[in-house]
Amino acid sequence: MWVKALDMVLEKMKASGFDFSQVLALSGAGQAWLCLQQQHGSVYWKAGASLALRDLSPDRSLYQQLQMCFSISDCPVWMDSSSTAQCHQLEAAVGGARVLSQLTGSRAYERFTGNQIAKVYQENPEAYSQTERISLVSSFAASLFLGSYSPIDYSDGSGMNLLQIQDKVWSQACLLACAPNLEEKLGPPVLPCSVLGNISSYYVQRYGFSPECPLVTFTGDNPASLAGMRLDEGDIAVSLGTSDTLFLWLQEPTPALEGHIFCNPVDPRHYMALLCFKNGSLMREKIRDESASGSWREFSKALQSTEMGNGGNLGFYFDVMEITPEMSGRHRFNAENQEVAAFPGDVEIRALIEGQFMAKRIHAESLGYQVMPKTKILATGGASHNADILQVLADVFGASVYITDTASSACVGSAYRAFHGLAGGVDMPFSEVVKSAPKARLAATPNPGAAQVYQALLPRYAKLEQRILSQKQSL
Ligand SMILES: Nc1ncnc2c1ncn2[C@@H]1O[C@H](COP(=O)(O)OP(=O)(O)O)[C@@H](O)[C@H]1O
Ligand SMILES: O=C(CO)[C@@H](O)[C@H](O)COP(=O)(O)O
Repeated sequence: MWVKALDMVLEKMKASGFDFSQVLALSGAGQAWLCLQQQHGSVYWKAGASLALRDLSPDRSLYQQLQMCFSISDCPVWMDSSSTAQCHQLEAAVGGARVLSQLTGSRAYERFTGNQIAKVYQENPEAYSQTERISLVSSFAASLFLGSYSPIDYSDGSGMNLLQIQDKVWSQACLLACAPNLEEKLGPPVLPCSVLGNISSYYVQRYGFSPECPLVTFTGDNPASLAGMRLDEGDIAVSLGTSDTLFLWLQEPTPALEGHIFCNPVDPRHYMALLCFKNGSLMREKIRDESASGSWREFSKALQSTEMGNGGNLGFYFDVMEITPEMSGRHRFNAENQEVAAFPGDVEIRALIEGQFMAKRIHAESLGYQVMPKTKILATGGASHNADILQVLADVFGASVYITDTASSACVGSAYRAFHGLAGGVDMPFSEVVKSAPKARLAATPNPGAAQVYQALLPRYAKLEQRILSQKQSL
């Protein structure tokens, strides 16, 4: 599906008259042609696939030539949470969750690729042994353009529970705990702004790319978004896509039992922190369909017609098992902290959006993050088109929200990273590369009185979250 989608996008661009010879350099974010921007997903290349990649004939589509090249046809993606047993095994093998987090930046998470690979190996050892190379979605996409296997970059590689984030090498203990001969199937990891080589002659002959067009390492959607949003210290980026993610630029790694530390995608000396909330846009869409007749306009009207603080009503909406924190189901509480079965439609909508943003603030603060007077929130992703959602974000955080002209920060970040690679990579500071890029635009400022309302609500939300979690544990 992914290979065919790339064929389709390139064919459409060609049909529209796009001049491929003008492309100076190419990078990407495990994404682009399918709205499939993600981290953690893995692709399994069958023995012999490297030859098919190398010898692509420009007369035929990629799909025609590559469809037999994979040992696993349904690739695990980030939404998979079925590898709990492998997570326990990995933590036990390295000496516990805290040790794993110190080493790789995260305790074991089901979607992290090492645990997914371990599951593939345990459940389908034959397919695993037929695999000559395992790519992340990002390095897979780069491989298609390169005509040979692309290495995994440090930043996307940090989402695997396999990379030692300080030393930037695969952890032998983690590799061993996941599957045999894994190091040779992954290849050595590389700097995020490395030039991998020039584009494969397939694209030169079939689409008219320049034979000198270099490929700069692809990375995950969140690292690419960090590049696209050009964060300053103290700023926080909130991506409101399929998942909601929150990320910060860090000078020093501070791994904990919640959240993730990744190698920074544009500065090899630094890091980024990331929190991922699985119940993002899909949950908002469900509540929109149930309580706002499927219309974002009606959804916005409900936010406009309800007060900040929602009359004390609070809600937790996790139709799929949440990642931060591990919790599922819908839980609604009235102003007296009594659990109730339902809310009127407009109260439901505000409870969802306030709850989602309170969770983000509480979990970011538990990682040591503090809202400061100069804090900017940079919003991106599909829901950042919605001004009323951004207003609630500004109110809950007590900080101004900014957006860039495009909500597709992962795509823009990939273009900046391509330019960074072209301009010399680590020898040139990333801030130089983006210095003439357009500034972010102010989209929402906190309403008067917001700070008092949410100072009271945030501790209530945190206590109710704890209550639900302890009820779950006692079951
Ligand atoms: N006006 C809107 N209000 C709220 N959400 C929106 C609006 N427009 C689009 N979205 C949401 O944006 C989501 C897609 O976000 P996007 O960042 O493109 O996804 P991904 O994270 O998969 O790349 C859709 O699922 C949709 O629910
Ligand atoms: O798992 C994570 C981050 O750790 C997700 O953020 C994925 O990277 C995909 O996100 P969407 O772009 O589909 O929301």
